[in-house]
Amino acid sequence: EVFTAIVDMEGLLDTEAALIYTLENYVKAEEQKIDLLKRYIAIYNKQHNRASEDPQLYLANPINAYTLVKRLTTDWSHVETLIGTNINTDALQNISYFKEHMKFPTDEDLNGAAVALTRLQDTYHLDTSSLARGELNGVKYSSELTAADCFELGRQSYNNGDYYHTQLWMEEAEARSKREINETIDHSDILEYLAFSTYKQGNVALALDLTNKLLDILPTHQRALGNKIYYEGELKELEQNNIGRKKGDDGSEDSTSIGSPYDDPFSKELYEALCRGEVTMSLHDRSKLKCRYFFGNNNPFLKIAPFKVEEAYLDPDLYIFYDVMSDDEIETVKKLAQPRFRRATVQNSQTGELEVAQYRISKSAWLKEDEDERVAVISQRVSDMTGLTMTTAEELQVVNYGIGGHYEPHFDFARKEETNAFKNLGTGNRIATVLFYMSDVPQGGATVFPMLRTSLWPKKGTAAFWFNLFPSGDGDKRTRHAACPVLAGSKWVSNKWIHERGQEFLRPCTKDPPPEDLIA
Ligand SMILES: O=C(O)CCC(=O)C(=O)O
Ligand SMILES: [Fe+2]
Repeated sequence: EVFTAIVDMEGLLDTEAALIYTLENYVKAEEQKIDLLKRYIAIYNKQHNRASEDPQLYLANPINAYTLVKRLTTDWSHVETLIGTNINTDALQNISYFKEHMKFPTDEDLNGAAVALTRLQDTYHLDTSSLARGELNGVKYSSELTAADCFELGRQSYNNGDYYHTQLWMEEAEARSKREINETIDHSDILEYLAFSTYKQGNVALALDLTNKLLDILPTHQRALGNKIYYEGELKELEQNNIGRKKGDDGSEDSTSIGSPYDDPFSKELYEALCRGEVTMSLHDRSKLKCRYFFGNNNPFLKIAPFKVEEAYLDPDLYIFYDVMSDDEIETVKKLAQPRFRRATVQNSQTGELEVAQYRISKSAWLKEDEDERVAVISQRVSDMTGLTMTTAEELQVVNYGIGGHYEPHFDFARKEETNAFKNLGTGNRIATVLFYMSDVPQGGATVFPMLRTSLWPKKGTAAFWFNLFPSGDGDKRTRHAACPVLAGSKWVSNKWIHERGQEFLRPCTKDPPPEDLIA
C-alpha cells in the first residue's frame, strides 16, 4: 500500500502523468475519427439533397446511379469500419501496461486515506465544510472537494460501519450537490445513504423524512419503499413506549459528577487535546525548566562543541537536543531508507508476533552503521548525548508517516507481561529512546506524553531523549507517548533505541524500587 508513507505517494504522480498522456492521445484519435465521419456525413448530405430535388432526373444520369450504389456499398462499408475501429484498444493496452508496471493505489489505499481524513477531522476538531473547501484549521491547502468526492468519503465510512462520518459526509455531499451546476453525483444516491446512516444513529424520524424525499424523486425505488414501511413501524413503536413512561423514568438523570476526561491520563480526550496543543503543563512546573549547554563528562569533543539542551520535563527527565542532525545527514538517511520502506508493524502483546495495525500508520526501515559513515556518526553522537554505549543499541529506525499518519499512545519498552519482546536480542529492555526529528511539520504530528501533559513539536534537526526504565530496570509508566496524526506536511523521524546491557557502569542500577504506581 502507499497511503502509509507520504514519500511513497510521490510515484503516484508519474502514474497520473502517464495516464493523462494516454488519455490525451486517445481523445485526439477519437476526434480525428469523428472528424472523418463528419466529412462523410457532409458528402452524403450534399449528394442526397441534390438527388432529392428531382430523383428521376438524378437517376437518369448513369453516373449518379452508379455513385448512389457506390455510396451505399463500398463507401458505407468504409463508414461502418470506421465506426467499428477500436482506437480504444491501443489506449486500453497502454493502460493495462501501466497498471502492471507503475505504482497504483488500491482500494485499501482509498479506504486508508478516507479513514485518515475522518481521524484528522476528529482529532483536530475540523468541521466538514471547511475540510471540503480544502482548508485545515483556516489555512487553505488544496482545491475543493466535489459533491462526488464527499459522497465517496461517506461511502467509505459506510463500508467501515462508521455511520457517524457517513452522515457528516453525505450531508456535505448534499449541500454541495445543490450548488453544483454540473452535478457530480445523483441526489437520490446521497439521500439513500443519508437516510440509512441517520437511522443507524437513532434518528428514525429524520430517516423517514429523508426516505420520503428520496421517494419524491424516485417513487418506485424498491429499497426506499421497504425502508419507509419499516421506519414508520419503528416510529409507531417508539411513540407507544413513550406514552407509557413517566418523566424522569429513563434513568438518564445522573447526578454523580464524573471528573473531566482531561484528568484521566489514559483518555482519548486528553491525548487529542495534547495533539491540538490545547493542554500544557502548569506554569509552575514550566517555570522550573531550563536551557543549557551540555559539555559532557570529560568528552574533549563536547568541550569544544557542547550540545544545546532544553529541558522539556523534569522527573521523568525529558530533553530536547538542538542541531544534532545536519541537513546533509538527514538527506542521506532518507535516501538510504526509502527503497527499503515497509509498513511499520507492532508487536502483538499476546503472541509476540509483528503485525500491521490501524493505530500505527507509517513506513519504516532500519539502517546499519556500516552502510554510510554518516549513520555511524549519528550513532556516536547519540552516545555523546546520552553518555550511554551503543554496542547493544538497535539500528537506526527511519520513519515517514502517511496521510493522517500516527502512532497511538504506547511504551517503547517491553512491559513485564511482554516476556517475548527483545528476548532473542539478549540485550535486555529498551533503557532509553532518542527520537530525531528529520522534518518540520506545518500542522499536527506532535509527540505527546499524556501523563506529563507535554507535547513536543517536531523541529528539523532536533532530538528528544528520555529514559524508559527506572534505574531499577522497571518500566516507567510516565513515558507513555504517542505520535499525533500528521495534519499537513510529511513527517520524518528516526529512532535510536538504546538497550540495558553494557550500561551497567554508565547508568548504575539502584536497589531502591521506584513507587509501585509508576511502574508499567
Ligand atoms: O514520531 C513520533 O513523534 C514518535 C514515534 C514513536 O513514538 C515511535 O516510533 O516509537
Ligand atoms: Fe515510541
